[in-house]
Amino acid sequence: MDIAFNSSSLLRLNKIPTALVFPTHPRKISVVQSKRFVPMAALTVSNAIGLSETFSKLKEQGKVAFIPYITAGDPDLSTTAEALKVLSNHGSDIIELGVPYSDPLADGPVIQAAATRSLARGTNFSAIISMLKEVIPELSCPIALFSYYNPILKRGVENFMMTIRDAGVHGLVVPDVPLEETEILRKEAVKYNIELVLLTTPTTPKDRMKAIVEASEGFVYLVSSVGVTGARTSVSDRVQTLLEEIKEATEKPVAVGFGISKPEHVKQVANWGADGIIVGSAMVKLLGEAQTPEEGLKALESFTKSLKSALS
Ligand SMILES: O=P(O)(O)OC[C@@H](O)[C@@H](O)c1c[nH]c2ccccc12
Repeated sequence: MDIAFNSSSLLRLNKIPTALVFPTHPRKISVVQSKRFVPMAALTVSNAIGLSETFSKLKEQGKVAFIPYITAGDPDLSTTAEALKVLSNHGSDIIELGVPYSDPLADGPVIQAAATRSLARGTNFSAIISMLKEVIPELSCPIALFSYYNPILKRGVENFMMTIRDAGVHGLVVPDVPLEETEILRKEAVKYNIELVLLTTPTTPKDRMKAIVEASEGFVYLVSSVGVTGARTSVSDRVQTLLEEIKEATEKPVAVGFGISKPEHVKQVANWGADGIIVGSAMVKLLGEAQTPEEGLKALESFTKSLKSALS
């Protein structure tokens, strides 16, 4: 049995030698060294820091976070594992990994099609978790899992949080839960050291936006435009005003997503003062449209490099 903790939860438990808490290399660790532990097979440790810590570090360096999104299991889970490594190795600061769902109401055609392909291949939550347990020790950036609420409810909120925490996941984005109903999610997320990211949109009234940013953990997700996910020709310049309004209300980092698909967009949104840039559909399309997984991974690598260099 594999058990995974991120470093901070290990610290909280305070039962593991420091050398194991701050590993220099990704690895599986046998727990038999620790007398206080009943010997278990292996402990998977994430080398990455959490979402808010990632933003603080970048802020000190005057940098904007690059946050790609991909759908798990498209074209298959072993390609997803490789894609996570490619994204991590080429400068991603956080990776948003989507759990495919049959009724993805906030997604446009590209991500919907990816979810459909993934589910048709038989991707399920347990397989995603097993894949993550293998790959997270090899990543240098944190994973924020993206899931609609239904798959979480199906598992039970607490069980879901415990499972993703054990796999080394640091954050969670749930797009379809209104603020009033996030209470249970937030409570369990805190318990398991998962940063629950909340979203605000151009149509969110100001008071509500304030309540959302207050409750959001890790960062605030500013949805750049109304509608569904998907590449757009330009990013609405309303984003600049929205960023200003959010920044008046909070010190928390703000990342912008929806429709960002080109180096010019990335530059533009960074110049407007965003702390992070999220790119989904454009990434998903490269993996989904490639003739082979290898080609998809190559395309993902060069696209990541081009977006990343727009931020430097
Ligand atoms: O695909 P886009 O337009 O680049 O948007 C980001 C995005 O994919 C990711 O954050 C996301 C995927 N599905 C969502 C549903 C709602 C909000 C956000 C998302």
